[in-house]
Amino acid sequence: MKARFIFNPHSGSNRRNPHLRDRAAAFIAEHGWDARVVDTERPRHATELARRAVDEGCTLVVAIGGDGTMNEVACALIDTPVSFGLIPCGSGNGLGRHLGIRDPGRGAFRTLLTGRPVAIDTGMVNADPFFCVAGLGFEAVIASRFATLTSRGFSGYLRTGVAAWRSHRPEHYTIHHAGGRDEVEAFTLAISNSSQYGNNAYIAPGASVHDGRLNVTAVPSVGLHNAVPLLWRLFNGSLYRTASVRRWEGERFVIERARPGWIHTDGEPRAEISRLEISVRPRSLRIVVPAGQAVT
Ligand SMILES: Nc1ncnc2c1ncn2[C@@H]1O[C@H](COP(=O)(O)OP(=O)(O)OP(=O)(O)O)[C@@H](O)[C@H]1O
Repeated sequence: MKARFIFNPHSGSNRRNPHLRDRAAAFIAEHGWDARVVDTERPRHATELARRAVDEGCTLVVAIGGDGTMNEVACALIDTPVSFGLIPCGSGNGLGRHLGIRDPGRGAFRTLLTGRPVAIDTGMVNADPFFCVAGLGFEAVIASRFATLTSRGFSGYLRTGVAAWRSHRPEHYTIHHAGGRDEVEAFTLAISNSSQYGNNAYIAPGASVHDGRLNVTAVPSVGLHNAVPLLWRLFNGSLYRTASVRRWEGERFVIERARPGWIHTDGEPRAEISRLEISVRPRSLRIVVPAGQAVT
């Protein structure tokens, strides 16, 4: 097997405990693969490293990191025959959790040996691909603040979320979809390929990563009166039972807002824009999932 492992020393707890780099090297030696581990040195470097691996004839490129690293590596593998492997060890790990690749230890490495490739969809926001969730509003503000933290993990999301919640106000959006146009006030607006943000927070319960469709979810104003029930439903996978939460499903959307603002793709902040053209590239990424795992 000719492979490349791309390790992000900045993801999740890798900074404090970079043992997964050594574990990957030991795995390569144990199985006699023609492979090596390379570290990312800066944001977006993983895409360059993955492109190089493809050019050099690797048939498998593995991301060791969170959803941001996953996104950067996967961007280089869209519409190629190269398989994508994931050792999820970030702060949220939304795609890994959706696909049943949970354990950054033995389980995820075993999947590289015994798993099967599944072709999943790529979502596009203008020119930026995403595989898990993209979004606007509160979640994009969190992504922009979280990107500046040196200490990461779930507690980092929690602290950032509580601080941003106090000052964030719902925004007005126009959503163009196949059935027409809707105007919404949303606290946060998510465009999902997979079902969750990460940490089992299900923003689009029931979403499928290979149905050629995306889910847009608008969460209304979140205040003291409804924050707890909304959070409970988010983590319980029943958000769509909240009457005030609106959703659309389809292949194409255009989302407009009055002023440019942050967006995020897979938890990473991107350019501040006011018009988003959203589309999907069906079954464009081959990702290795556990052999017995049913993939929705
Ligand atoms: N050497 C580096 N130094 C600083 N940042 C880096 C480096 N290499 C990559 N990055 C950036 O680290 C960021 C975070 O990575 P990643 O998303 O994998 O971890 P996470 O945010 O902890 O997890 P999750 O996305 O699952 O919440 C990405 O924006 C990536 O571009």
